[in-house]
Amino acid sequence: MGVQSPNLMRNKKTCRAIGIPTIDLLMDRTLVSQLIIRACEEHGFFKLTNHGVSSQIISRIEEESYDFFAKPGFQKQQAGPLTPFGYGCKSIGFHGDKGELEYLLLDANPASSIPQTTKAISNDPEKFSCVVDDYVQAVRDLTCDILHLVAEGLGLADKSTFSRLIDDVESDSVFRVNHYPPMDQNQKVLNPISKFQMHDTNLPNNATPSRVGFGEHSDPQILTILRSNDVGGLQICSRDGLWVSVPPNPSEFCVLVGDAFQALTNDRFKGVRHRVMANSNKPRLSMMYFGAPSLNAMVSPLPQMVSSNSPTLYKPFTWGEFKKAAFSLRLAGRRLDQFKSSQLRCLNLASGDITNEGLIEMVQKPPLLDELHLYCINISKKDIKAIGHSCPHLKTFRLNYKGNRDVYLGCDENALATEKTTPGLRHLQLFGNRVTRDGLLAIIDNCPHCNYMLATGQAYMASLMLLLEALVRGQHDIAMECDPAEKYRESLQGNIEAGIRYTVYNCARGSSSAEKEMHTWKIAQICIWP
Ligand SMILES: C=C1C[C@]23C[C@@]1(O)CC[C@H]2[C@@]12CC[C@H](O)[C@@](C)(C(=O)O1)[C@H]2[C@@H]3C(=O)O
Ligand SMILES: O=C(O)CCC(=O)C(=O)O
Ligand SMILES: [Fe+2]
Repeated sequence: MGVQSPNLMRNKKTCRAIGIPTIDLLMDRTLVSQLIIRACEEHGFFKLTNHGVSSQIISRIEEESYDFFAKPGFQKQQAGPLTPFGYGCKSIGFHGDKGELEYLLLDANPASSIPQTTKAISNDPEKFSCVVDDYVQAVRDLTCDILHLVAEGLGLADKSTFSRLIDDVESDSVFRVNHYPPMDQNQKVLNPISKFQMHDTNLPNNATPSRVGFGEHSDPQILTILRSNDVGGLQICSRDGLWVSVPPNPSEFCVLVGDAFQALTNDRFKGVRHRVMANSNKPRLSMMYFGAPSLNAMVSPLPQMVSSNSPTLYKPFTWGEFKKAAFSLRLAGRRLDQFKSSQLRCLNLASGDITNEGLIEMVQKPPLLDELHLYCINISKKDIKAIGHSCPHLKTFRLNYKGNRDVYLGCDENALATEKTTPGLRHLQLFGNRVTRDGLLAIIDNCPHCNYMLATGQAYMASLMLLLEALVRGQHDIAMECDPAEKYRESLQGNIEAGIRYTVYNCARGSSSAEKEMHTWKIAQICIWP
């Protein structure tokens, strides 16, 4: 029975110990699932021990890979160029990224037949395909187990929510074998002011990493299962931006959260940025299974990951769309940014040439909008309803006019229109409005969280006492600012005597807060303007 055993490493730059979560799959299932969730949230990375993939399956693919990379260059080139699968050397992707490695990129779709390139990879292509298939199948099963555990940990009713995506016969998963040739001793660069420390015992004491094997990036897919020989070089970027070297261990798997998982979980998990430094005098061999959905599967946030506290961060998009955009960027590109929904939270619009249709269209775009200020824009009850529907997160709504009391602005209509469509409303400001008792009561009855209301207007004052009654019933915690009316003070005083506590602000602008406070009322604050 194991426990989570963080490999404590020291980062030289900060002398801070950093723990890499290592999870033993033989531990209690509930615990494993909780540890996986925590690791995906905090690091986007963890190591797996007792993963259950047969060591025979692993050593067979490892042997085949060593055999291939030991071939002379011209023979290996016959398995290239990448179309999109095959052999690649030093060039990564199609946009000029370079690395000190050579690699094989293969289709990991369960339905794929022996590709043409396999014939150039091995003298026994059937055997090679079998060995690859066995390995891919084993790591795909492992990936599905992990994804089941994640669904359990997140409390999803359907435990195959994630695993089904990569188990799909049309899954776009990829298998890759990277070979980093050893570094010639003469190539070692001695750089005493390097920011990073390699956790590579094969390095001479005074050598610092200098040769980039695989540049910084995050993997675009859902989950990556990485296994390497005993040569280090992999580094992950911690949440505070420091590179952490991952000690190599051939009996373990490294699990990396990819961009697609970040989007599916609405950023609850973060794709881990990583890179490989190739400074060892021994060759590093690593094998990665990149679990991806089918090209037409949606990878935008699952509805279960979205709530009023965590509004959706991404527009709807398919894996195919994301892959296309991702592959059009260079390695280090911030790929998910293109799919982010607008982060705009507050919109301030004053009178202008905007039509009501234009206004509604505008407020529909930023899904996180929680504050809307409209000044001197005539809108109808219908428009307010449309705003409510378009802005589900609206918390503050200011609908202000110049205070011209001669203009009748259908204020009750407006107030009533907040009914049901803006249940999350907390602050409502209605300047220059003529809201009546009915209008105000509609708001407080239908917007249970509305605890701040700012209004001016005579009719509004007339309804003050009714409003107070509602407050007294304990429904709301409301702050109000309104025209002064001495006569209402008496009524308020009556309420104090009836045991209600309140604060009356004599809101002469500029007066000190000590002067403002006269009484304390448990439920409401009432601001009376001079
Ligand atoms: C520069 C690139 C190489 C890459 C495609 C990309 O445009 C950006 C992501 C890279 C990556 C990283 C994870 C996998 O190794 C990979 C096969 C993938 O799916 O995305 C590579 C791509 C590649 O080497 O072609
Ligand atoms: O080779 C490694 O260890 C990691 C390579 C990698 O990050 C990748 O191929 O995406
Ligand atoms: Fe990667």
